Amino acid sequence: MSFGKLKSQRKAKELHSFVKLDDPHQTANSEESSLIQAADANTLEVHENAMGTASIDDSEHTQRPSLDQPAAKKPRIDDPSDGGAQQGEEHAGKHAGSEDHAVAMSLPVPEQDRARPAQLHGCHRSLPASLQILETGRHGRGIYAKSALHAGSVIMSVTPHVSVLSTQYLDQYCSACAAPATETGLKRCPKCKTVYYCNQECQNRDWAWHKRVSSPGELEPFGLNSAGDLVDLISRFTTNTFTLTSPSLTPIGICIAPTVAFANHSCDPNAVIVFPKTPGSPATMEPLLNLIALRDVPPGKEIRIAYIDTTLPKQIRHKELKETYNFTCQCKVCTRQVVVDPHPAKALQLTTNIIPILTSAGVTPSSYPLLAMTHLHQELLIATLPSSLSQESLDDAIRAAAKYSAGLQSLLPKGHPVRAVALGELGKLLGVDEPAPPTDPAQASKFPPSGPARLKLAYESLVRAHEELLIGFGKPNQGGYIGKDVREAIIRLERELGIWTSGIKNTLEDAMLAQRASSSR
Ligand SMILES: C[S@@+](CC[C@H](N)C(=O)[O-])C[C@H]1O[C@@H](n2cnc3c(N)ncnc32)[C@H](O)[C@@H]1O
Repeated sequence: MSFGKLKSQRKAKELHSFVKLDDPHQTANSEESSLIQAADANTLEVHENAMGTASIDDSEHTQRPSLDQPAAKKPRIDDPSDGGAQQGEEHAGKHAGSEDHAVAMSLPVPEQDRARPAQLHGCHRSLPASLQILETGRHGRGIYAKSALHAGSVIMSVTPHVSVLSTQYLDQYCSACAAPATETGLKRCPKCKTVYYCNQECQNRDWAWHKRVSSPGELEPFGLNSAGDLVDLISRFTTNTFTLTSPSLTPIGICIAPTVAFANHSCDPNAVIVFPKTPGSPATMEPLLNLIALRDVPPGKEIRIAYIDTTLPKQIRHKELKETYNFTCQCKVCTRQVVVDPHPAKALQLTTNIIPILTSAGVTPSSYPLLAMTHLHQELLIATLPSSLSQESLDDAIRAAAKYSAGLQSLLPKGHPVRAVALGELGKLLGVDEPAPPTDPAQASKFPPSGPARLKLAYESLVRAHEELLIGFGKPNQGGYIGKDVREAIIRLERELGIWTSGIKNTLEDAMLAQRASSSR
């Protein structure tokens, strides 16, 4: 799993509601602070949070309280990932205006891909000598290797200017150094009773920030008058924010490191961001963001990280990149001509194998993780439906949709939008024309049924879905966009069912006429 940038505003909303804001009347004390402002046109100023040595003011939270009781440690393990090679489109053009980044390339470089030195407000001075920031028309500014980098080398290592834990992890990780709770636990701030620290040293370090947080009045000078304003502000930072991860890659919060935020995206990245917590590294530097080379990077090549989970299928990757970062990735992986995207095909193989194992282990369809797995399986089956649809692939997708929908029905109340949408999806799948309905009666008795029974089930599912959509998305909204879509599907099916009914009627009438004719002979 690649953990690059924060994926969505949704995550920002889950963040610990305390945001570490500095005094709006002070000038930023680092080169990179001014860059945040330049990049996002915001008045927020951020300082290095490595040390809590700032003088204590006279606010009501001024007295640093002594620490509270330990919190329990609840460790979690997630998977790491890496990426493969990517060439060409990441290279700085050889016609670029600086001798620093001259790269020998055999093909002419389009104007928009020619790299030139970027305007940086002095930030580049904090870059290691092996790197430079260049700019192209297509990707804006990006980080380029000046000298050769080797797989596994630490390209950059910086303490983020700001790091904030997600609310759910506040009692499991230190709010200063992001270290996971040890056996002895973390100690709670007795004043706010919300954040936790490893020890007094971490609390002291965080104090310069922590003493300023939490009172809505203190946010007003920043133009933040409500929690909504705050969420908007955080959301505007989304494109320049990194997911803060534990050493085992659990996403535990977000952080801002403006220089690293110059790294552009590739679905086949040559670098990755981690917070490894090197044994022996000083806690005062933590959380320490490391940009690591995943493979050898020659001089002149751009350093690219993945903003999103690159194990996802291309359609989903592109949707996320467009929605969150407003660009369409044109890396080699995305532009490669493939009959079937290898990612969903591989994932489908896994879900196909894992679901029966979970089921035979007694995991019920509505319980975690089988329900989520069934939904993923359904999505993958739909994503990999062949262009010339086969009965088997369609029926597989219907079976997965039916299982997912049934699982949700036992968990969510009638009218819940998630349950309503799932039921609508099932109905629509059942309503798809059958490519090759089974002629064998044994086959026909299996789920999903075939012919008129299938259409009837589709119709019933859609009608139920529509009822629930009206609840979940609001009656005045007519169930929203999905409600309208389902309504149209219902009307189409009513017509088709009419044909089936009249077809059966005609057949019966024909049979009766034939019987009458034979008996009158
Ligand atoms: C965090 S910034 C990266 C630095 C940015 N290029 C700059 O000039 O400040 C993310 C933005 O860079 C651009 N970007 C990043 N990767 C890209 C890519 N592969 N293709 C096109 N644009 C990209 C997008 O505009 C995206 O919203």
